[in-house]
Amino acid sequence: MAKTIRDYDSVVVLDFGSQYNQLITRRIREMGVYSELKPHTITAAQIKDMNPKAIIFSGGPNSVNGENALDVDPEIFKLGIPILGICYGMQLMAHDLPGGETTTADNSEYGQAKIEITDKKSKIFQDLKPDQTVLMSHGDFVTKVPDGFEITATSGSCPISAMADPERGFYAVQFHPEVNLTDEGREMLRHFVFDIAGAEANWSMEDFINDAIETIREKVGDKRVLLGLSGGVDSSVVAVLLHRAIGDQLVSVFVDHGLLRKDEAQQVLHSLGDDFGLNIDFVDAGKLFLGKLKDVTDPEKKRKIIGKEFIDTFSEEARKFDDVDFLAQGTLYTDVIESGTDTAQTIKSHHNVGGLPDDLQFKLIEPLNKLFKDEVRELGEKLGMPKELVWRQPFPGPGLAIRIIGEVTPERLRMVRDSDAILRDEFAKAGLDKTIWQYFTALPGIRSVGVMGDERTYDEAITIRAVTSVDGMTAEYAEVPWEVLGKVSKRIVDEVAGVNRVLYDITGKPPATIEYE
Ligand SMILES: Nc1ncnc2c1ncn2[C@@H]1O[C@H](COP(=O)(O)OP(=O)(O)OP(=O)(O)O)[C@@H](O)[C@H]1O
Ligand SMILES: O=c1[nH]c(=O)c2[nH+]cn([C@@H]3O[C@H](COP(=O)(O)O)[C@@H](O)[C@H]3O)c2[nH]1
Ligand SMILES: NC(=O)CC[C@H](N)C(=O)O
Ligand SMILES: [Mg+2]
Repeated sequence: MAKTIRDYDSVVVLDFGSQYNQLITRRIREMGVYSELKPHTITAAQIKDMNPKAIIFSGGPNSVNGENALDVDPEIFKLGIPILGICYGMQLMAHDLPGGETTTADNSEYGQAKIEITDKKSKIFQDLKPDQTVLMSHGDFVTKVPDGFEITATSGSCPISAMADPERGFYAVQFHPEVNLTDEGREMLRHFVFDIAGAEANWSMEDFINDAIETIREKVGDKRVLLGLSGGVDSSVVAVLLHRAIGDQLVSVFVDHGLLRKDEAQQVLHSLGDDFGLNIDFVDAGKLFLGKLKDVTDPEKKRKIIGKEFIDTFSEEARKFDDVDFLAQGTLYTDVIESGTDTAQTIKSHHNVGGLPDDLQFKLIEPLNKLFKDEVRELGEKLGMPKELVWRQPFPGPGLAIRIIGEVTPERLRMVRDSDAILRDEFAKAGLDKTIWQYFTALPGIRSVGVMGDERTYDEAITIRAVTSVDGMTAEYAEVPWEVLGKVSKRIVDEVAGVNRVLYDITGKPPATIEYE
């Protein structure tokens, strides 16, 4: 039997819709303590049944005083289990517990801020610096602590920056300890999990592998599983997991949708097929996808069309067998949260999540859908996969289509594809492929005037995008030496017909996203 949350010391995180909520669970898993995200509608009885050591309330976009406030079962406060409220979670504690109050202030506070720890003996802050730099991101404030609570940290703009009632094991912080922008946030979470909740670190990535394999076996039985295999990190890791779990019942399908990078199809078939020994079913569907994308310019429409075409292609392949009940994908948590959930807004519909048709014929197997990219890489290494594969830069399922603003035409595809090949070549020569997380070119759809060989041109621009990141949730633009950028720019204009200008994109995520659509 696959193990469950009950078999480990665990922390249950309740989801109030923050983009960072799963980041809280992974910070805790990093400490060797199992953690899962659960809907805020979970009942106290259900939580009791999971027997967690602690509960965390996440942040969220709503106001506890607003019409769309998200609530919790009040019985949760009576379980005798320590609770940490973060941002919305703290405001909710003040709102729900007697004596407390949360108010909407005149000014919101977004960004890093300095706070002062006023209760240095508070277990959550023990041994930490008295002045902390933290990430604040809120419009509501706790204005009265509930009965039994003390203020434990303060700042000019947020007098109740943290509060605690150690007797009941209730702790709350207005800032976000889970993000890297809070200097000693990890330490605070460690104190909560180990010193306050008394958890033991008895979970590891090996447990994840064993549990995933067991779960897959139990779910699949003797049926076949069709895996969408792209040659990327995520689906390759899923391929190895599935192969370990069900051997030959795995059917791997690689779709060339005509939106791949230069030479990508051959490289994938070679590295995963010939070198890695996977049996790959190759489908050349370029004409079909490009036909459906004709005249389409809206980013979300493009994504939905591509998502549906992928599924249609998989269904067609499944017909070659009579017992394919399952579709496996390398979906990560990032894909899930950005596609929107009951509580989180849709930023973009990832083809493999928000792009799926409503009447999907397959049951899904997505063993990585709670993990972040860097965790998947760790998993790939634990599974003994080659470093070149595990550390490949991500490439989105909708491919070059979401790097072309406006219509996808063969001509415009050629421009992004050829310029991207030049960029990759020059970055590799300069050794930047080892340090930059993801880089590519895009066609922003701007035409501008140029002069080439004394002739006026009115051609397309290409932008270069290069970012550093850990998990794709946030990113910073990479500082690429001018010399390399200059070389790339010159080669693109010289070698890619129809392009007369090259731009370098210097925005982070947020406020931009990594891809263009
Ligand atoms: N060309 C393709 N053929 C078949 N399946 C695909 C293809 N592109 C994407 N998929 C499916 O969609 C999933 C999500 O794509 P995504 O790009 O996020 O993951 P990946 O390609 O496996 O890894 P990476 O993020 O490293 O590119 C993949 O894991 C895979 O299951
Ligand atoms: O499989 C995918 N299907 C998609 O629809 C998709 N959109 C973005 N990405 C990749 O996800 C990471 C975050 O991208 P964004 O900052 O653009 O949202 C980046 O690494 C992107 O390349 C996708 N991957
Ligand atoms: N990040 C948060 O959890 C914000 C909570 C609440 N929506 C506020 O603005 O104060
Ligand atoms: Mg990919």
